[in-house]
Amino acid sequence: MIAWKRVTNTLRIALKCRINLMVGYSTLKYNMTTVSDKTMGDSNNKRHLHESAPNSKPKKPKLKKYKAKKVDPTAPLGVLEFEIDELLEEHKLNRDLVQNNVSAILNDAPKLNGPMTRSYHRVVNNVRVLRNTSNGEGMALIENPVETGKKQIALIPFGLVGDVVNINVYKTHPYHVETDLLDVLEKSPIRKDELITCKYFGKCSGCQFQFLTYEKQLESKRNTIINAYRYFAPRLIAEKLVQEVGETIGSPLKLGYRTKLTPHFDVPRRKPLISRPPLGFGQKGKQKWRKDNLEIGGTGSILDIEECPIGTPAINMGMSNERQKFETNYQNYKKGATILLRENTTILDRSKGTKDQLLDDGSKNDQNEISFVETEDEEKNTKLAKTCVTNTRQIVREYVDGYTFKFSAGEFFQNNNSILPLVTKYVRENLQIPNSETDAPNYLVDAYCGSGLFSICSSKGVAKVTGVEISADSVSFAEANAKNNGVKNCNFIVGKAEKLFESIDTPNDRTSVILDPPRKGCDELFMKQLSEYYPARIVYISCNVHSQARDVQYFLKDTERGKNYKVESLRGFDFFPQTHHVESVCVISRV
Ligand SMILES: C[S@@+](CC[C@H](N)C(=O)[O-])C[C@H]1O[C@@H](n2cnc3c(N)ncnc32)[C@H](O)[C@@H]1O
Repeated sequence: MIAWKRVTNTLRIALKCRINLMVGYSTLKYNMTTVSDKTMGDSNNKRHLHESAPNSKPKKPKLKKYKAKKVDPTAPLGVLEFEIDELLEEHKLNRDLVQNNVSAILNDAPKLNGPMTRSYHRVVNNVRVLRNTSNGEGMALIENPVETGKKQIALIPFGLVGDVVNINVYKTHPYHVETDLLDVLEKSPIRKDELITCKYFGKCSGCQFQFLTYEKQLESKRNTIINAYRYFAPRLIAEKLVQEVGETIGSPLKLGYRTKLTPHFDVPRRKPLISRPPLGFGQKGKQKWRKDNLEIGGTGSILDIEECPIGTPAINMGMSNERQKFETNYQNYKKGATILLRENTTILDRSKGTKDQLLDDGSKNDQNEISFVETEDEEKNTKLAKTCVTNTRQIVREYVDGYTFKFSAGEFFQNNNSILPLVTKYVRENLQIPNSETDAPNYLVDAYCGSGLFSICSSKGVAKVTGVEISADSVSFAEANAKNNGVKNCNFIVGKAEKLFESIDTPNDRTSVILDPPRKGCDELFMKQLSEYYPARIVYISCNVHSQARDVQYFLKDTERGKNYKVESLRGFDFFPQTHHVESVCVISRV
């Protein structure tokens, strides 16, 4: 027994020496394949020596392979590929010249702090930001640290085109590296740090644009739309079928507009909670550039957030109440969770006390009273009370264009009430079929109708509206909303959008269609059937302009009747000020 122990100890020492030697060798040589093969081989052999029978041959070590995840090209990582290619073209480089040896890092030993990892993951100073991605991150070219003559593409959160910065590279992908912004040495002419209103900005993953003037924010969103059509609808651009992208329409409220927030917290597995975990939003890397907020919100992956300036006052009240509650009940949680904060609006009778009119449940303060904020709708001379709902099943109310909408707090509804009257008016006007014969009725189809927002707001002046929606719950609300608002010409179908074409009976020449799909966009089957139906006009609203551009190109170029249509107008609406997100509205009409 003692003898065997001695043998294993000798082997262990010998092995340790060899690993050290290999590490030294790899640091000096910088030959990534060789280095990773050998270092990995040794660490694996160590395992074999213990596990294998004395006479069996050591197995050939298995190298870890980088497995690229399949991404939807219209999702942020897919869009990044286009942005990388464009940057390379501008700088006369090709993909080979910016490729990182990811497998060398994967097979580095020791895993987290091996020589290869240390070479790649380092601080780089004096980096000029060359452009911004549609996600708002800066893009720069830096030297490859292990292969002379090669470069790397660095993504720099909170870096602005024209900034000169210091960064820390902490994650490597085949064609880009992720970094943290450490210092801004030279400011971009568009950087206006004095505009930052939030103490968490620069750490929180929610906002990217607080240091831009609002004009610049809108301009940046217009560029995102222009680029999205260049990337995903190149044939439309080449044939000049998309002529111009209009100015982005701003949000009346630039802060305090978000009617829904979802702070969350994590609970470590199998460890009792000894203190309250941070409750808030995800931290974007580990920034150091804002020296005044380094400690604020903590350093974990979730920031502890007390207040969010883009949330409405009622939502922030709810956040404060729920945080207080969490202070005393966090130990009841075995797993992490998300807290829903959704604004609820009550129209008040001025002759009665506000508290007596709050019919629905809402987030309560430490006196066990529902917190509320009173506001005035000056246009309609109405007094409103805003409360915050936390139960996903509770019914909440919003007022848009003089209509009341009820829906389950956990279901989809647009998150910026202040911009909705502008959007619904724009949609309504663009659905109008021109040159209508005086008495001929017009019709409307609302695909992906949710709880009936666009159907109801566009129902005046048309004979019939047909809405289709996959969520049966939302359809029940759409029906109830139409009824409660005295709208009699709407009917709603539960099912996938294409189900519409089974039952549609309105004359296509007199029918306009609203499309407002989820981020992934419409599918080809739906687009084909839409083209066969051949409506007079289409207004396509989207929170992902990249999938919208793809769908619009498919519709115009690849469906049978697509050639009979043109893009009449295209522009963004700023549903989400201070963030990189943009809502895009594309109006398609017959040629
Ligand atoms: C972006 S929301 C728009 C809702 C509505 N237009 C509004 O503004 O409130 C997209 C809606 O499409 C619905 N949806 C998702 N996939 C669908 C499908 N294949 N067919 C029909 N509706 C779908 C979702 O349930 C969601 O309500």
